[in-house]
Amino acid sequence: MSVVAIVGRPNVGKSTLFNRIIGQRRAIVEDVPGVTRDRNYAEVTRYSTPFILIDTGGFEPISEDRLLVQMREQSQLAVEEADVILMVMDGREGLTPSDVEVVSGLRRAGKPVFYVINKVDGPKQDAETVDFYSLGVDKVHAISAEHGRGVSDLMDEVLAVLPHDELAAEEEASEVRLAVIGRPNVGKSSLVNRLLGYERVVANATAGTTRDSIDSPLEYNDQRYVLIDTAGIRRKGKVSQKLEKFSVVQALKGMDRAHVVLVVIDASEGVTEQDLTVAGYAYEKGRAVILVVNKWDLIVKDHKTMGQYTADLRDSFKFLPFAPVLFVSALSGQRTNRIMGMVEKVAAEFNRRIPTPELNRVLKEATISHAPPMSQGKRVKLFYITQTAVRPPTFVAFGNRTQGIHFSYHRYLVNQLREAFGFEGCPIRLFFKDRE
Ligand SMILES: Nc1nc2c(ncn2[C@@H]2O[C@H](COP(=O)(O)OP(=O)(O)OP(=O)(O)O)[C@@H](O)[C@H]2O)c(=O)[nH]1
Ligand SMILES: Nc1nc2c(ncn2[C@@H]2O[C@H](COP(=O)(O)OP(=O)(O)OP(=O)(O)O)[C@@H](O)[C@H]2O)c(=O)[nH]1
Repeated sequence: MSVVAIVGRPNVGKSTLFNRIIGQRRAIVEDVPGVTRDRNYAEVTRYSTPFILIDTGGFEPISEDRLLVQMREQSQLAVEEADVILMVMDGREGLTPSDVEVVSGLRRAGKPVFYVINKVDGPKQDAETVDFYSLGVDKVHAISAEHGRGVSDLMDEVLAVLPHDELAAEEEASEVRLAVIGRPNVGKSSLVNRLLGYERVVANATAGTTRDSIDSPLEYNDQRYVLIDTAGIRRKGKVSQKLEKFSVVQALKGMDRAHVVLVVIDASEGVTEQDLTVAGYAYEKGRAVILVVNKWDLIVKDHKTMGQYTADLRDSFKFLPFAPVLFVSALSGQRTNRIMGMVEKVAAEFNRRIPTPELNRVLKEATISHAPPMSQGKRVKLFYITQTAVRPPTFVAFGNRTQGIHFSYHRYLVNQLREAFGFEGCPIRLFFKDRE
């Protein structure tokens, strides 16, 4: 995410502009690299491009020459950390020597700088900005942070120069990676062939040999997917103990590159220790998971079988209560056409961002209906919550004495988030942080 920094002398209206840009509500960003605690920062999500806004203000009242030193440091930091700089000056006071000094420093930065003249509250004050052209800059922006005048025009121009996050854009445009994992012989290759719609030619391996996982591109509803098939253990003949182990390593490697993981289980064999191991790994890695029970055709069933099987599965995979379950037969093709639809849905959830106000509403309701625990005689307080990441959805709740929150309350809050927002197939990460 790009960073926009507000710099300028004390009292020019930096905080006012900061609040004006972020709107009423204020999302605290956690652990922004290089952003120190003493500066105010917020994630701004209400414009077309989200960005991080830093208010570099808050100097102690000090002598003029100390101030100049601080301002140099401040703008230096802004230059290093920010992608775009808003240099705020005071239209009422006019241009000051320290403004001139800072501007000359910023000019050498080679980053977009907007020269903002604040406190130009009405057309009458517009004349005051003329003075600032002596800085030799191409353009100055006259605004009133307090009244909002000129701010949206300024923001339009700021957004236009914000470098769009190349990595994020690429990731966004690029494919969803789907790993198909499971023990040897559960039917991974057969499933992959079903999903691809054709028989992929598998290199003819001899007993005991392995190959790397195979990536196959696939398109579904205009979205590109890559199927990572971790099959690769010879399937003819006996599968030795050693090969079983190796298949775990293969599965782990495949999952490392995946967004969504299909954990394939052989219906006729049930859940094994190894299935739990690989699924547990997928969970720890924060991957989205779908449980696929294959070879469903081999099961003699009545109307209760699927329900019973699901219950047993839930019991085994206690840590994956959010994972959808599909019963399929790669052999006959029964219900295999539902797999990609489910993958699409889960991948969307995996990438979903919840606006902070909605999260705060859920947190508020949750803490009202079930208060946080006491910690050393005092009630733990939770004030606000924000989503800090996707893939997997990750949240940080800010409060007091949060170290007093234990597993059960943590789980309660995760469940409340899940109830409110779904996140089917996705693990939810929730962290607590004490507000300073
Ligand atoms: N008339 C007018 N006053 C403003 C405007 N913006 C801010 N102010 C006032 O200017 C004073 C300083 O505003 P702040 O936003 O606290 O200034 P700051 O640059 O963040 O100050 P520091 O935190 O000391 O760096 C406050 O009294 C504001 O009400 C504006 O657009 N017009
Ligand atoms: N009855 C039945 N047999 C299946 C089904 N899916 C796969 N099989 C059979 O199970 C065997 C193993 O299938 P594969 O697709 O090769 O399994 P795999 O998981 O890729 O195996 P490895 O490559 O050893 O990891 C083959 O004989 C398949 O024909 C199914 O849905 N029903």
